Amino acid sequence: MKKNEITILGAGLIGSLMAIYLKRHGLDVTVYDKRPDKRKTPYDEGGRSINMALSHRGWKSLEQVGLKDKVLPLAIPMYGRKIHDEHGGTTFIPYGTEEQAIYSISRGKFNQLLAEEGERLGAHFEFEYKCQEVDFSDQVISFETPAGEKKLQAPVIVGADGAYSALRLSMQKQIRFNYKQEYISHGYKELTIPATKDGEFAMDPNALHIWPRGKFMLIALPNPDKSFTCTLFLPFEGTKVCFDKIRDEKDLKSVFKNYFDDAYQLMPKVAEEFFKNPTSALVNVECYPWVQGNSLLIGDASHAMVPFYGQGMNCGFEDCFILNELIEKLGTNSWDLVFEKFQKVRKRDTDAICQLAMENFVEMRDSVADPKFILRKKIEAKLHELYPNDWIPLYTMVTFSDISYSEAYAQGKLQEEIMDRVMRDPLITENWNKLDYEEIIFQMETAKAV
Ligand SMILES: NC(=O)C1=CN([C@@H]2O[C@H](COP(=O)(O)OP(=O)(O)OC[C@H]3O[C@@H](n4cnc5c(N)ncnc54)[C@H](OP(=O)(O)O)[C@@H]3O)[C@@H](O)[C@H]2O)C=CC1
Ligand SMILES: Nc1ccccc1C(=O)C[C@H](N)C(=O)O
Repeated sequence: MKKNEITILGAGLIGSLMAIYLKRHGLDVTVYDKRPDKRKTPYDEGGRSINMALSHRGWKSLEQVGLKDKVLPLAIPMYGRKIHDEHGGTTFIPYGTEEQAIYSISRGKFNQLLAEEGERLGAHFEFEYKCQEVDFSDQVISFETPAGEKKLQAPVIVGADGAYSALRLSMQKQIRFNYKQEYISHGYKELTIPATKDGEFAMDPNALHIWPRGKFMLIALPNPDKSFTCTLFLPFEGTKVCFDKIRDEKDLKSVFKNYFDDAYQLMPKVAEEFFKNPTSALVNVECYPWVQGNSLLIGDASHAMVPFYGQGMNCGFEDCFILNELIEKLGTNSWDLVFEKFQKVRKRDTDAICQLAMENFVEMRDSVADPKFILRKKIEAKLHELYPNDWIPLYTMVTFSDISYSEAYAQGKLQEEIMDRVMRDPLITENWNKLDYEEIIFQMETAKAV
């Protein structure tokens, strides 16, 4: 078996970027995907897209493979959250410093760009190859193809075949494989705010728009064609406002007029889209080990997270970055060693970001509407400005740095406790400018030392 022959399952964002990295090592790379080749058989994403937010970890990997400049024109910077209240008022909450932004990008063209770059470097892409299972005793993959079942021996397999990974399913049948899957109570629906009649953005394009309504929310992210992709997150059932209770246009109008009226005015096709597009579920998947012989899971296949931190893709790109580092260090002769090291260093970080993604849902749909939350963000920004190395807000650590997710999580929890104490002062709204910031940093240092 030739160890320089790598088989990647899944030509999504992560599989395609991994193909680019591996080609840069001169390896023989073939990527198999169950979808048809979009260039030959155009298809839409079926009304289930959520725009992604490209941030530091994603850019870092793209820059390393020389793609940053090609991706930039597809991406729109969002410098903060624009919060829409129930009366049509808005508040802007910056994500970080004035220049720091996350970048809205939609999956289709971006994915195509990565796959084409992989091809240009010499990776082979085979479409309409659906992996059915992998037999680890002789590393044989069974595919379903339009021409019938095909079997292929693959010395090294990287499974980037997404949240419902077939490679992972085959691993689940092995002994001592841990697996945890959780569907949250909410689902989502894709909707659109089109460009205005004059061909302009209907709202500020440089913000991520949120209509936080406690148990549910609507969000909107800008696109280069001056539309916004909106995502409505509602419980499936059991609450006053839920998908189950929106049965016809009258129900829909009542929900939108009551809770999202300013957005509703900008959505001429909301009813058509709502009843045409599917209601999709949101799942968190954690598993271990990610390695079976010479096969490895990466991206959503190993850690599918809910979308609320906008880190799924960034985390998957960072998987590729770290795997590449290990290949550079350990070479391409012992894949089992590279894979083993990878899962050991990476697992705690992906667990941390899966957890943070869950927690960010509450922040987005509820906390952002609270003036105390906005004040808290201001105080943390001030602390960061005064003591840039001693206090880094959690959002900044996750989004604008490469501090490991697990370290960010631990540090974030310490900071949260201290901020809870600061915010307990009943006069904080009046007094926040006079806070003893040095004392807060001292408390932080003490907490860290314990
Ligand atoms: N915004 C969005 O709507 C979406 C965003 N993402 C983002 O991308 C990030 C990482 O994605 P990634 O890990 O690349 O996963 P993806 O789901 O993006 O990509 C996996 C690819 O593998 C294909 N695939 C699935 N099963 C098989 C199989 N049995 N055999 C061959 N191919 C298969 C999928 O097709 P198919 O898609 O048809 O199953 C898809 O093309 C996510 O964390 C998320 O942030 C991912 C999905 C949707
Ligand atoms: N892309 C997304 C898709 C769905 C839900 C959230 C996002 C975000 O990016 C949220 C952003 N990081 C925030 O915290 O405001």
